[in-house]
Amino acid sequence: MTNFQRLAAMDWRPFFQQQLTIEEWDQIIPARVTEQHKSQLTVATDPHTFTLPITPAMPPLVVGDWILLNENKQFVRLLERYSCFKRKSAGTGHEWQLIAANVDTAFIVCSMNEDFNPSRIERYLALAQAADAEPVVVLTKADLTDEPESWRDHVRRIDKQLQVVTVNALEGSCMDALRDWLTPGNTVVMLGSSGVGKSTLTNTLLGESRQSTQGIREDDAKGRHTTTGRSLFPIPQGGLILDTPGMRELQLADCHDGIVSAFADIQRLAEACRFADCQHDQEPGCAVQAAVEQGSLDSRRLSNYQKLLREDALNSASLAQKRAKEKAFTRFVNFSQKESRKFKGR
Ligand SMILES: Nc1nc2c(ncn2[C@@H]2O[C@H](COP(=O)(O)OP(=O)(O)OP(=O)(O)O)[C@@H](O)[C@H]2O)c(=O)[nH]1
Ligand SMILES: [Zn+2]
Repeated sequence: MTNFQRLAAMDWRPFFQQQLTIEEWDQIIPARVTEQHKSQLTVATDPHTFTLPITPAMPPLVVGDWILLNENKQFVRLLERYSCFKRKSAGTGHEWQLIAANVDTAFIVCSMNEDFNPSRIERYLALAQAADAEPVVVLTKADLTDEPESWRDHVRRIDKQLQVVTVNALEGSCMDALRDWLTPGNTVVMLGSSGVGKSTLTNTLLGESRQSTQGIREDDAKGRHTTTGRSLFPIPQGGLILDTPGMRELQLADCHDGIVSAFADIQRLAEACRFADCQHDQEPGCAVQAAVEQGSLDSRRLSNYQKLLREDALNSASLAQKRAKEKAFTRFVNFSQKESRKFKGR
């Protein structure tokens, strides 16, 4: 029988335990997905880690998921997630791509150099809010700047309440700066563009080189996207960290509420607009535009908010259309099968 207490180190919690039926309590093996490959997953159970082939009967799974296996280590079912990061697939695909599941904290990693981009941070913030994860902005490459405080100010200009930490990802001292979130039973996902130092930070926190970094993999011609897969690692002093490859294109979809939460200041201002459906463009009596004119709201921030809302609406509509088409197709297949059975039975 599974030792549920030992599973707590992998962030097993009452939320999952409550989903088990009485029969499952004795018979099943709970497992957490820790790595994802094309045709197989790596899963961690009490006490072993092993690979599990992906079969067509499985729903789409992602690193961080909790699944149930039978005594033959075969997939039985996926447990409900308490949080899920997803994006619209890159390119023209009308598909979801799952990024991570059952995550408590999102480290939004950016480097303190010319790659720093407040609009990109806002995009990740909307994603974290949509997934109900606590966002923390982690500014890397502190050793390469004389003015870490001014970079912090750049982040505070986005939102005064944001938690910001500056680190040198190459040094063990970053562990102290991030200690509040590296606690037993807390799962942290690293988000950020390629080259900002996610894998370097992961390796430093693990105390060993588990993820290849751009510095190490010099054969990577373009020096981009060094991290090829997603992996969940337990941190020696508690907590788990999930490294993700840098996302060149992070398209939001079904994130409306996340965007609204990430731009709560604009939402508050909008309450004073003359029209309830004000788009904050040219309308008379717009309190948001008034704030831009007074200098209390950055016009970049307003444009980004409007851009993300437009993008989200467009992507959500195209994904909804695809879902509706798939549903209609399934109905058609079911109907045809039923008719053919009727015909054969005659
Ligand atoms: N000096 C300094 N270099 C850093 C720091 N963090 C990362 N680097 C370097 O920046 C380069 C890119 O770091 P990675 O950890 O590979 O970046 P990544 O975000 O994981 O990139 P992808 O895997 O492509 O998503 C490497 O050469 C690191 O050594 C830091 O805090 N200080
Ligand atoms: Zn307005």
